[in-house]
Amino acid sequence: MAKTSLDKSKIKILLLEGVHQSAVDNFHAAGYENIEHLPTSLDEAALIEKIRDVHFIGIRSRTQLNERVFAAAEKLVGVGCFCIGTNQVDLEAALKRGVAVFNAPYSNTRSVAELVLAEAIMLLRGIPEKNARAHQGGWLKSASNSHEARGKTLGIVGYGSIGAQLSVLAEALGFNVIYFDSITKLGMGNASQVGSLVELLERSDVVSLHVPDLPSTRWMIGAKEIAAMKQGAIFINASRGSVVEIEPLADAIKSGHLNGAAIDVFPVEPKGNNEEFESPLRGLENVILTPHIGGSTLEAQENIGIEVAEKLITYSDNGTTITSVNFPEVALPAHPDKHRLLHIHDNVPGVLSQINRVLSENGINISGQYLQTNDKVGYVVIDVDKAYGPQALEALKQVEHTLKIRTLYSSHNS
Ligand SMILES: NC(=O)C1=CN([C@@H]2O[C@H](COP(=O)(O)OP(=O)(O)OC[C@H]3O[C@@H](n4cnc5c(N)ncnc54)[C@H](O)[C@@H]3O)[C@@H](O)[C@H]2O)C=CC1
Ligand SMILES: O=C(O)CCC(=O)C(=O)O
Repeated sequence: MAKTSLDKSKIKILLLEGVHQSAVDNFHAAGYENIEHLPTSLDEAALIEKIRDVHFIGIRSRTQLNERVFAAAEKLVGVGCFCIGTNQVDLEAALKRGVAVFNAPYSNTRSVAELVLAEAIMLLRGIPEKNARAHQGGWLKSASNSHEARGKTLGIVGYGSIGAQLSVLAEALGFNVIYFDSITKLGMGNASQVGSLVELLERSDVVSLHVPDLPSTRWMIGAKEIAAMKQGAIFINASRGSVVEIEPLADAIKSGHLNGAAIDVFPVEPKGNNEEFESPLRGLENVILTPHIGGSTLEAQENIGIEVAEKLITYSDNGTTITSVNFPEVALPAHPDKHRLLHIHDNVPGVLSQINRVLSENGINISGQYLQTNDKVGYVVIDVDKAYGPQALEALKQVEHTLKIRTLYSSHNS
């Protein structure tokens, strides 16, 4: 029987936050059976307890993978964020332990763009308020504060995958689109880039945020920025709750400076569907509040499940790290007749020569070697004809600056 790196039945996979069944199906199809699939996130204490014997973990935006969690995750090899954002993961803490992190950068972008466009139209027509009144037996038939989207200016902050997709959909509907981004980008269609956030805020009838959570975007919209917006404008945030100060936003809605808002992400979000949602925006008229579901469509979740599971499976089976958000990216060929060593180390001079010395001292002939580094970490993959014996593996572990090693044995050689 061929010897494998680590029997797949021993590789434990923990999937949290109701990651789509398509991920589980993909893992099963690839021979991974030891999967725990939970519908919610776990608090830190429960996560620390559970993660100790986990090799791969899959999360969405809620689960916090911080330094303390990584410190307990002694067997962890890879993290899959079944979403776009990776701000819930301490990427440095993962990197310094040789844990590769992956996400799904595109699979839910269309879902977010569609929701935002729908909200922009609803808010321009004052529908949330009219709908609420009708449910209470009222009848708010009026054209006041009710506008067509055609000819209005949509200002997009962050012109990446979502912002650019929103731009195309919005323009098809008759919006004039302007955008602000920290880097210069070619606009889609007739959309044009503006030079400053303030200019965008001053010119837009609808402002929509699509930036990641970064130090530069933290609380980027506060009282001053809201005051710069047009009287009667609409404000939409489906990016991250850390980007907008909620109190001044609530004040601007109450005072009538803004005509409406749609908010999908909040500075503090409930841990699960059973926890009460608290926000100063609750109860305000013409405000759409959604529970961080911008990317939550069945189509997006199914695609994300497939995409991220495939990345984790490929990394587990073959060592490929293409599209990892924290690791040096290496695309590796199959290794049917070779044994493969994955060596992850601090990116300091001399490690590769130490590894090669160990191999030569143990009579191991290299048939293929792949190396990629980033500013912190080096990732070297070495294929050989002969299985690495325990002595060679121990010597490789002892190489100074080693963070993690894995061996993937050929399925054709013993
Ligand atoms: N509500 C939801 O369910 C979802 C929310 N998101 C959030 O949306 C964010 C954006 O997603 P994508 O468009 O895919 O990201 P992306 O990375 O493709 O685009 C982000 C854009 O923001 C720009 N940017 C970064 N810092 C900036 C700054 N300080 N000022 C102006 N522009 C800046 C970047 O240059 C880039 O063009 C994600 O990071 C995530 O946090 C994503 C998916 C679903
Ligand atoms: O689906 C989720 O849990 C989070 C979606 C999101 O915010 C993201 O993809 O960044």
